[in-house]
Amino acid sequence: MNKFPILEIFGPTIQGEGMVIGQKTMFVRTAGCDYSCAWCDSAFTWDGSAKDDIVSMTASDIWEKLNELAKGNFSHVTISGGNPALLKNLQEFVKILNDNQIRIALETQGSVWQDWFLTIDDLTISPKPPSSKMVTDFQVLDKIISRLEDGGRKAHISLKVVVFDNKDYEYAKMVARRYSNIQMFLQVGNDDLSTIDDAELTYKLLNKYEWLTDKTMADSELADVKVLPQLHTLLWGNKRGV
Ligand SMILES: C[S@@+](CC[C@H](N)C(=O)[O-])C[C@H]1O[C@@H](n2cnc3c(N)ncnc32)[C@H](O)[C@@H]1O
Ligand SMILES: Nc1nc2[nH]cc(C(=O)O)c2c(=O)[nH]1
Ligand code: SF4
Ligand SMILES: [Mg+2]
Repeated sequence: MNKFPILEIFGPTIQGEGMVIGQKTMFVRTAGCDYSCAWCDSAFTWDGSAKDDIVSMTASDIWEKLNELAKGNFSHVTISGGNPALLKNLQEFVKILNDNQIRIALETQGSVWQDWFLTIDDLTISPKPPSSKMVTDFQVLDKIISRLEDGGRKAHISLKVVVFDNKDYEYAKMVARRYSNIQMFLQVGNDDLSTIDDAELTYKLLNKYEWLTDKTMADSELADVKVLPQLHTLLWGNKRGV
């Protein structure tokens, strides 16, 4: 059986972002990413700082661990990273969840395709705006979106762009125009990843949420979009494993 590099398995918690925000879910976080976003809130998955915490697990090891944590108390699992789409054979884990009637969400940036995307219930693709210092390969992203559309998955996918500043906002608009028939989310960026002052962080993030909301509501070119904060950050700050 194939083994996967796993950094965290936790939950139940709420899905704090995007298309299934508020959903009770378990999290499986894989190690490794093909990007290195300037503001990545999960940089420990790829910057080497948590390399000793990476555990090599088979699909059934992961399933066992989820049940050890919360057997009977979950119906939804979110796979995030890092970039889980780097793992071709993750299909094996997806199949176990499918076979056990567990719904699956996936967080990925849209840089790599996998055939198992076609069986994900809530697939979030999060292309990266200029503040990340990453450059989107739109040829790759076009292909991923059209494969999902051709596979009849439109109701199961969404785009989510993190916005830190006006340039990111313009990028988000360009993405919304390019993929105008896909559900679109704008997400508040967290630029203070090290503070342990949760009250101050919440205050700052709510102010940014207000800025982003005001801007979007006044903009007729973004007539159909959802604007959200990271709910888990409002509740628990920068804490890991929640
Ligand atoms: C840590 S990433 C892992 C999945 C995948 N690599 C991706 O970026 O989509 C999960 C989500 O967190 C978002 N994210 C990362 N750092 C963030 C930050 N500082 N503020 C807000 N959202 C952030 C990403 O854009 C992505 O939508
Ligand atoms: N509660 C909670 N919701 C989340 N939504 C996306 C997350 C991620 O890191 O991918 C995340 C996370 O780390 N925690
Ligand atoms: S793509 Fe996702 S995990 Fe990778 S560096 Fe960017 S935010 Fe972090
Ligand atoms: Mg996170």
